[in-house]
Amino acid sequence: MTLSVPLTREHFERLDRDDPLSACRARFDLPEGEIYLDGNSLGAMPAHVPARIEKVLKEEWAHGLIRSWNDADWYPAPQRTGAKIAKLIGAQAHEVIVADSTSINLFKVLVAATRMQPGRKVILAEKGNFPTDVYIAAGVAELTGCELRCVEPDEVLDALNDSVAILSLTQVNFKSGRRYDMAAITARAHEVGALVVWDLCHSAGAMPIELNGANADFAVGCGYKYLNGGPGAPAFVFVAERHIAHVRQPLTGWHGHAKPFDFTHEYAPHPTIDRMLVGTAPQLGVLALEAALEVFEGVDMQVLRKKSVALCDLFIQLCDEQLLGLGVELRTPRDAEQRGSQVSLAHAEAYPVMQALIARGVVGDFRAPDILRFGFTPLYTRYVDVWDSVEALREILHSAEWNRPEFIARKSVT
Ligand SMILES: Cc1ncc(COP(=O)(O)O)c(C=O)c1O
Ligand SMILES: Nc1c(O)cccc1C(=O)C[C@H](N)C(=O)O
Repeated sequence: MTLSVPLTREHFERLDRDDPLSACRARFDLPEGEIYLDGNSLGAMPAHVPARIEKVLKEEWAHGLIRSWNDADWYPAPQRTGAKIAKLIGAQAHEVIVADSTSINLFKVLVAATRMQPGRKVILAEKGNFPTDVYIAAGVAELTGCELRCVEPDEVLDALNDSVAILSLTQVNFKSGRRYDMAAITARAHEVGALVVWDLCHSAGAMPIELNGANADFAVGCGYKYLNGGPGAPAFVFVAERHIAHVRQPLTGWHGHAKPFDFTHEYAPHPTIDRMLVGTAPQLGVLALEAALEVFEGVDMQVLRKKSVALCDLFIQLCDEQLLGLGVELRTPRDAEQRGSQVSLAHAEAYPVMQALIARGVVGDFRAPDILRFGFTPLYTRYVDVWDSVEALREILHSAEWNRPEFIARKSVT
């Protein structure tokens, strides 16, 4: 019989010394003395972004003025940035473009996909998804005369049949961290003639994704989580090459027009992925996101995933060892194949516990009603952060440090 040896902090220090990604942390401007485990809600700031944005503001905007749309290459930034994201999600450069928010892109692709499925009247979606996905699908169903059918994640495969026009899923669930098998589900959906829309908000930049490898139809995702584009960064949209010419998205703004600067009266969609655009891009946001993506240069996404799995596995192992009998329950799958890059724990007093953790400089987040959520971002999370955060959590639970009025009063909105 082999006995597992309890882990020590030295073990984690050694892992950091041997970590092939350890140098990437210096690419970010992170507060000293804090452990940031919330990059799945708002990614950390890449250190070089302020200088880029300062140049955009002080040179390109202030002095280049209107000329900068051309001279500073502002105009093609959504396509350029989309091409950079394409590399991270297993797509071709011309299949991805940056535009709008995830919610709006979801609306555009859901309507477009529904229009490609005449005669089918069901939008199949999942219970427990991030609310905007369900709200938008409900809005699209109402608008297109479809029925929105929401099933439990385990029931998705069984619910697929030849009445389903669209299957709309989020690859990694925001609360549980549970991950779907994109290739298997897409294949099954295609067998019954359904199209699939994947929301990659909690997976893009956190793991290798193979959209074309999975034969995916459409995908959307946000720029401000693992892509580190900053608060409210613009989102991205993917349309498989085979669908681009057939996509009729409903928000027919001038930037999606074949010839926007001809200023014609009739709308004609652009022949390329540009047809997914609506109006003028939020240029500062696009340029910040484009710059932020440089932190992925030279990063092998398989190596990144290996570290993500190790961080999550170790966090779970430490929770098992250190938090026994302290009222904590694991809500993320133990099997790495079935999860993203986060670990969620349930605790009856999750809100004040998270406030107490944040007061100690361990920043994760709370998700109602009882989830403590910890996001692991392999480019800047260190192995010792795993040790130190579980240690802080153990002390807080053991001493009931969370049971103070300042932690119990609900103040934050996030
Ligand atoms: C799965 C998922 N979809 C969409 C969003 C957000 O969309 P938006 O950027 O439009 O607010 C989030 C998080 O905010 C999310 O977790
Ligand atoms: N988009 C957010 C926002 O505007 C404010 C606060 C948080 C967010 C988030 O991204 C939440 C996130 N999608 C989540 O998984 O909970």
